Amino acid sequence: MVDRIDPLDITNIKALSTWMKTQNWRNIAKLEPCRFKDSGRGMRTRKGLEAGQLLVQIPRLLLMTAGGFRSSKEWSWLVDKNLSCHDALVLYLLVEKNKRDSSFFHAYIKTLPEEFSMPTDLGNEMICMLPTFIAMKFQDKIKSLQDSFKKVARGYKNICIKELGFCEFKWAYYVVNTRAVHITGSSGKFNADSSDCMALVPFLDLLNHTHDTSCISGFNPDTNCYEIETLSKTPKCSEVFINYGPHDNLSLFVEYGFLIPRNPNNCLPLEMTDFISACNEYDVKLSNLCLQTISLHNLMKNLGLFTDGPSWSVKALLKVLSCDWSSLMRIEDIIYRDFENQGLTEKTLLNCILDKKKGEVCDSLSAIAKDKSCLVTNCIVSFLEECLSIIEFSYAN
Ligand SMILES: C[S@@+](CC[C@H](N)C(=O)[O-])C[C@H]1O[C@@H](n2cnc3c(N)ncnc32)[C@H](O)[C@@H]1O
Repeated sequence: MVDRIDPLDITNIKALSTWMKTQNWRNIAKLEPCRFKDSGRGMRTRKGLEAGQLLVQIPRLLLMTAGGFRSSKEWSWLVDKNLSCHDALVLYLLVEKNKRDSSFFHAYIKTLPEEFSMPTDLGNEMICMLPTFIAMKFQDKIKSLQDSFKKVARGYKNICIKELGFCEFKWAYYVVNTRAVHITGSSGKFNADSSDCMALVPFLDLLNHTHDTSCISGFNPDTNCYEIETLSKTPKCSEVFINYGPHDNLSLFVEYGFLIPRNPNNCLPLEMTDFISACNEYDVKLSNLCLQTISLHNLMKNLGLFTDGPSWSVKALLKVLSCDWSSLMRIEDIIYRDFENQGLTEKTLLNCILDKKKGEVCDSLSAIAKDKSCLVTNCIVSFLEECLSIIEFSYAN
């Protein structure tokens, strides 16, 4: 379903394409921005696309990287400041935006969204209504946003000789977080060698995500361009998607501010503490041998409920927790025992964990349903409903 794109966007995107053409860019896959009912502003193709075809080929000169600071007098000061590549790019974007139409990237900056609806903007009152596994993820992201603000604001004051407002900062942070690509693998620290490792890529960043497609992307030194090749077919006049990675909905929501309905990568994470409290509740004794085995075999990792039921680690951990450690057994005999033939204890422990998670999610749903006032809370409600169906499925599987 396609909608007309607003006139201001059309003007800005025409100006973007004119500017990019001056740097030898060509729209090789005949992509055009459109507004779609489900995914918002994205790209459609005016011709059918085959697997193996290039979607975009963006010349190096058009890539915005913090390496752009290289010719400035602040360069040596910046490389000493122990910034991350992410924060350095946020700072670079703010400095370029501040230059208005004298920035080389002015036409690009005009095409960026003016506002973002992100879960990190939720107040504490709302976060307290959420189940712990969601609240913790939001709080971690809020903390990294605030840490980043302190560092970027220091750099901004030094370069632009004025204070940076938190809202202005958040805009740039969200632009980089939701749109930047990684060019080369690096430690993530900004220094003279890694300054070009993250980039904002004009035009390419108008492509939306779906888990249903695959593509290959990266900088091609032979063409000196950042390229994306699609590995899927797209019919003429349909939306062209790329794949941002195998993200579950909680990660998509926290990092990009959106959800994919019926996302097959969905997962409800579990913690070791969920298992310990279920054991305490049912008086299951945890011997030293049992705890050592869990640690030795890394069974506290990858604990989660997926769309096809509990993860392998959850099943293995339940078996180890509920086996009789007084009679000597080989760990392989315990872990690889068929989960379907589980004993009463495993089933009891799993149901206890699921009941608790279900209770947390249901309490949160009824508290939030009273305040379905904005896009973010609507997304949270959809996400919680998906969590409920994952939990229900796990009871049976
Ligand atoms: C790289 S940008 C893609 C273009 C963006 N939609 C725009 O208007 O500029 C990434 C952002 O697009 C949105 N997005 C991407 N894929 C989406 C999808 N399948 N459904 C809804 N929103 C999506 C999210 O807001 C995400 O943070």
